[in-house]
Amino acid sequence: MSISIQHLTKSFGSYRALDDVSLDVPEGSLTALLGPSGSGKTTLLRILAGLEFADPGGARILFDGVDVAQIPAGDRGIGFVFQHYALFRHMSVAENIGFGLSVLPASQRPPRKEIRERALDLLKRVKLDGLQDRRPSELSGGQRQRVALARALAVQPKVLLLDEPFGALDAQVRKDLRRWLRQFHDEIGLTTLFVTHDQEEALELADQVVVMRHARIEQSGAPQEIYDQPRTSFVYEFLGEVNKLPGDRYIRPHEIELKFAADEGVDLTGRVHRLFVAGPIARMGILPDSPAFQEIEVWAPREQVREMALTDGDLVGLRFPTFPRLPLKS
Ligand SMILES: Nc1ncnc2c1ncn2[C@@H]1O[C@H](COP(=O)(O)OP(=O)(O)OP(=O)(O)O)[C@@H](O)[C@H]1O
Repeated sequence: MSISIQHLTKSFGSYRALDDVSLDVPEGSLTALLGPSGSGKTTLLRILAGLEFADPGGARILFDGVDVAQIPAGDRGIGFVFQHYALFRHMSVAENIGFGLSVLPASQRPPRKEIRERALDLLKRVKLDGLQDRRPSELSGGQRQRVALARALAVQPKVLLLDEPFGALDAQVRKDLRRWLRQFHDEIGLTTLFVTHDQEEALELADQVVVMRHARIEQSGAPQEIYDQPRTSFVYEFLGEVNKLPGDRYIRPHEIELKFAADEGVDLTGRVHRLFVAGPIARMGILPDSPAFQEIEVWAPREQVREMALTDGDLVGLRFPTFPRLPLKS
């Protein structure tokens, strides 16, 4: 199902949590709402789900072209997964997954046996076969989130909304689940929106990244487009480490060429400090000789750093690429 949000504003008292937000979510896409705490991501998700309502006025929310303003949450065809698993503790995994089906009105409710079969099938899909009779307390955090996802899918939603689904998990589990979710999404092709404040997660997972700030959409587009052509300094800084040079010029640590101080084409010299080489990329700060510059973060291939035999305190040269997209709006 495609989603079109038009001129959506939401206030809590005098506070504006969303300010004239418009966004198109193509059918079958995986869209990330990315932004700092308080930027309005969850509010947007809750309004789509029908758990919250936009301010009266010109706002429109269209699901496949149909205005859903008057459609209650339960009838919107939405599956929702929250950061905290919110599984029912006293129910088995299979009962949790089948819950949405078991509370349907009698006329729509499948027989018990079928509910269990559907739950088992979904468990397979989320790669948790065999765990149907466990309680949530007997699962890891990552497994619980996959159960929560299976539960959201049980009612065959047309849209999946995920609110920081991996937020409470540790870094490695998060990474694994992220890849799993991408693959899972490619298999089932369900229109999905997920909220995150982790730029790496958004860039790696999504087809479309929507950067939010102060109740508005700052920029949206494909991950590479957002990363390579940020329209504002906020987007630039939010999407990854960046150096701010004199004249409001921005440059990412990996875009700077590291050279010997006496090499040709050096724009700036400085001393290495905080050299860190545990990983494929060597990271370091350069303390520039020119007082016009602040410390500059530089990332270079580890091999190069080894060949140059660099250590803290060494004098090096930096070469900046040309700056095609600057200065930016703030
Ligand atoms: N029910 C509410 N009543 C009053 N203010 C609210 C309510 N819900 C959200 N807000 C405010 O609206 C703003 C946006 O909140 P929202 O939860 O959408 O942000 P977010 O981007 O999802 O942040 P986070 O990443 O911290 O979850 C916040 O300042 C929040 O305090």
